[in-house]
Amino acid sequence: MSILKLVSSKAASEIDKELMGPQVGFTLQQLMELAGFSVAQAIQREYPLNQNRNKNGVFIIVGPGNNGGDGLVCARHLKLFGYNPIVYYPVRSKRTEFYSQLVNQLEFFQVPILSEEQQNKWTEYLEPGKIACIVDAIFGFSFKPPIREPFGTIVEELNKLEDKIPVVAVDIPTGWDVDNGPIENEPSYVPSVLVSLTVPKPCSQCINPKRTTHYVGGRFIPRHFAEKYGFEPYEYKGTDQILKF
Ligand SMILES: NC(=O)C1=CN([C@@H]2O[C@H](COP(=O)(O)OP(=O)(O)OC[C@H]3O[C@@H](n4cnc5c(N)ncnc54)[C@H](O)[C@@H]3O)[C@@H](O)[C@H]2O)[C@@H](O)CC1
Ligand SMILES: [K+]
Repeated sequence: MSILKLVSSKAASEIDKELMGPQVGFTLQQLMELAGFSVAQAIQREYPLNQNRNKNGVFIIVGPGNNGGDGLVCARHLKLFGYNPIVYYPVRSKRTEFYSQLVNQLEFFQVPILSEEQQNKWTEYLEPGKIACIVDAIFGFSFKPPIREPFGTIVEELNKLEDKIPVVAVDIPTGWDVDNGPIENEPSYVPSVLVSLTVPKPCSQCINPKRTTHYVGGRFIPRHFAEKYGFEPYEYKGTDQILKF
């Protein structure tokens, strides 16, 4: 248990820039690896491997930005943990070559990525007995409403699936305003798990703890840096990459 501290979407983006700026010098690849690894760890904690291997499917929906990159990394770690991840990546990023390298790694790990033909019937892969959870790695703190297609339809489907298959939201539940939460007359859904990265964003205050389990992950900042941005660092236990609120 730890006290919830928040940063705005603007501050989250400033933190990101400073960590990857010339003085600190992290690369996006380093941070994304730790972010995706922490999401995989939260999934393992919430949905431990079933002895029946057919029940260990995880369906990962990947968006075009860095939130999507976290999803690609998470898929690889889940495979190493013994899950059967399936990746749905409808709009592939051309921002950097790094994303195609992550895709190559998934192919190397024999993680299936839906082909264009398979994408047309993506909901058919969501068999409640076989899929332990869905991962929403569509949009993170750079989402600006209104949501564009195909993602609006995807979020509407997640809404319909709420009581059937749990959804794990990476950093932000897609469709929610980063600072204000669900938006009236815009598609949204309620996640079963939210994994906030580095520090929760204000929309996390809109979750109902009875419906959504909240973790923080992305354990990569020292105390003085957290304090500079106005929050205490989280008291992660041992080698854990995640902390449950
Ligand atoms: N410091 C951290 O905490 C780190 C954060 N990372 C991840 O990076 C995320 C932020 O990544 P980005 O800044 O790339 O942004 P996002 O991944 O949130 O989204 C950017 C993409 O979404 C598209 N988009 C935005 N609004 C849209 C709309 N209304 N309809 C359709 N498309 C829309 C943009 O065109 C862009 O392609 C974080 O939320 C987190 O998941 C990690 O990868 C690295 C470390
Ligand atoms: K998300």
